[in-house]
Amino acid sequence: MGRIALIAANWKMYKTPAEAKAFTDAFLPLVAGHTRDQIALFPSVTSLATVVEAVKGSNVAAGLQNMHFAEEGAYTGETSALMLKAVGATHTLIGHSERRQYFAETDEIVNKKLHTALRHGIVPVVCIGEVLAEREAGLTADVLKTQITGAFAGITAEAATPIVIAYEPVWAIGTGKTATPEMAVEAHKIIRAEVAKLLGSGIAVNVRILYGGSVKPENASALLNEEEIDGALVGGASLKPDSFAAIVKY
Ligand SMILES: O=C[C@H](O)COP(=O)(O)O
Repeated sequence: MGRIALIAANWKMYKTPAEAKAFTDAFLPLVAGHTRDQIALFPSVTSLATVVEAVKGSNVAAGLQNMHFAEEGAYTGETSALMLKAVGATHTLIGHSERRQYFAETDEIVNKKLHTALRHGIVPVVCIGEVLAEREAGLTADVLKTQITGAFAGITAEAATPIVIAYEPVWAIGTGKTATPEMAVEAHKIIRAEVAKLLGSGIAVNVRILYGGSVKPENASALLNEEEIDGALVGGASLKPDSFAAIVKY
């Protein structure tokens, strides 16, 4: 298909700047010269500048785990697109299930953030996925379609090119329960078809859809060798340089 995979590390609320630097010191040599896939690290806000500095000139990008939709303002604790860019970061996650679950992020907020990221030339990784009860009730396709439609409201095909989608079934996050490659492929096909409906087949064919949820060195190749799976968003197994490097080199 020609889509270049993106292998991304979501460090969540782990790693001080010193720990982030220790990671990049060990990790960069392990993936030096690796051009088959794109690689990105998503550290905490306080480690972002350290990571950006460390990966300068390398094949690894850096981004935030969350970004506010407003340009600036009285939003205590939040980080803006301009702040992200001023530090030299290039990517942001949007709508991670933990943001939805613990910080009440809705599809409407995700949509606003997506507009802001695209306006500022930031690569957005839009996270979607069903919870276990929804899967068990046979609602996975409906949930994914609703999340995609909500996230993409008002987004034009012209603006959509940089968008990356991450399919993360919530029941697979941090649980050790990985979706089988077949389950992931089925979900990715539903998502790609919905993108085609909203933005046309040109965008749908090229949009990268990552899988996330208990990706580890042991299961990475089975998932990532699927043509429908264009990369991975990795939590726990991205915290150690050798384990994340093994996933990158699946
Ligand atoms: O963003 C990453 C996902 O939440 C996956 O986390 P996990 O690899 O620890 O299951």
